[in-house]
Amino acid sequence: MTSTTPPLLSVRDLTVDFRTRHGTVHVLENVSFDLAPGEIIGIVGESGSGKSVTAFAIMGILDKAARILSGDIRFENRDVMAMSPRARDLWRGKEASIIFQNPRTALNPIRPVGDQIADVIARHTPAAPAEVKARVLQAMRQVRIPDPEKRMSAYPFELSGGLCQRIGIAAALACEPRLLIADEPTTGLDVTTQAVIMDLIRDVARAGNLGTVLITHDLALASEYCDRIVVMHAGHVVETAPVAELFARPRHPYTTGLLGSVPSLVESVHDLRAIPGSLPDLRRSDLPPCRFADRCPRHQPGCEAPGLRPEPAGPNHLVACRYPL
Ligand SMILES: Nc1ncnc2c1ncn2[C@@H]1O[C@H](COP(=O)(O)OP(=O)(O)OP(=O)(O)O)[C@@H](O)[C@H]1O
Repeated sequence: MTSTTPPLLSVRDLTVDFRTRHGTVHVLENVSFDLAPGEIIGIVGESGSGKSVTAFAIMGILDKAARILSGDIRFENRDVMAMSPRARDLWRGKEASIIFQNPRTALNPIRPVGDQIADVIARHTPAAPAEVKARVLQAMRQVRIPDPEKRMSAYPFELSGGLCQRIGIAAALACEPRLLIADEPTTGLDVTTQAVIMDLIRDVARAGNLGTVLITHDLALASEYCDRIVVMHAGHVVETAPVAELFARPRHPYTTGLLGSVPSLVESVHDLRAIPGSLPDLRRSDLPPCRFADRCPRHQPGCEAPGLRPEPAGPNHLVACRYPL
């Protein structure tokens, strides 16, 4: 879509809803983006904008209530959604991995952490126990876990949140995937540990030429660690651009709203502005074509979401707005 390198991952027109007791929730509509090999992109947006659902749809781990109504997900030009459940299961972990938010709950509380990494390795490559152990230790060293021989027999409750997240990253990287999705990987960690974990993810992604999707509501964090940003609002991708371009020339009114609401990105606290209103109720059957319309300072009668269009200002800059800035 935006790059001359063939994409590692390509998501096109992904539309997902959930059937609930309270009606159908129209969560994603025509979500599209690409990820190049070795590229780190950030998917940002408010809570409820559909970031995690996008990640789970790619990985094939959506809740049973979800229905993929349309869309195409390709990994190295292979149709991921057409894979058999068994093939998809093998793809997950070996070629594509996910790191979940809240590391402690993502791990099995009653199994030593080394065994949990070993399980991932053994699921994908039959190997003698001694070889599996050597690979577990190597994975733990890769994520800089001190004294891995001792720590591999620890249970999650015996480790700090930061160490638990390193175990989650080690398990995700154990089979050397080419795609890594990190879903709010620093939730619940203190600020210093957050930075250490983010540095680690960036370092392993760069060293392994991993295509990486960082899911976060934190635009400042995304700007520090990502090459490109995909901005989501209420299940739509509203803008995508390389970080410097997005910050220098945001075009969608929602992106400018986000940029103006982050304390570290504005010049003084007096410039801080909350985005008015809230996300629309995604159960509405009459959702407007532009789901930002009710909150948008530039909204005009007859204003419709035109879908993502290239911006003349930058070749990799796409925006879905009839009246961009
Ligand atoms: N199992 C489910 N059943 C019904 N609705 C769901 C389900 N899972 C997610 N949703 C809805 O999908 C929408 C998007 O959720 P999602 O978790 O992807 O948001 P998000 O952008 O990742 O937010 P957060 O940062 O809070 O995780 C929300 O409105 C949420 O309520």
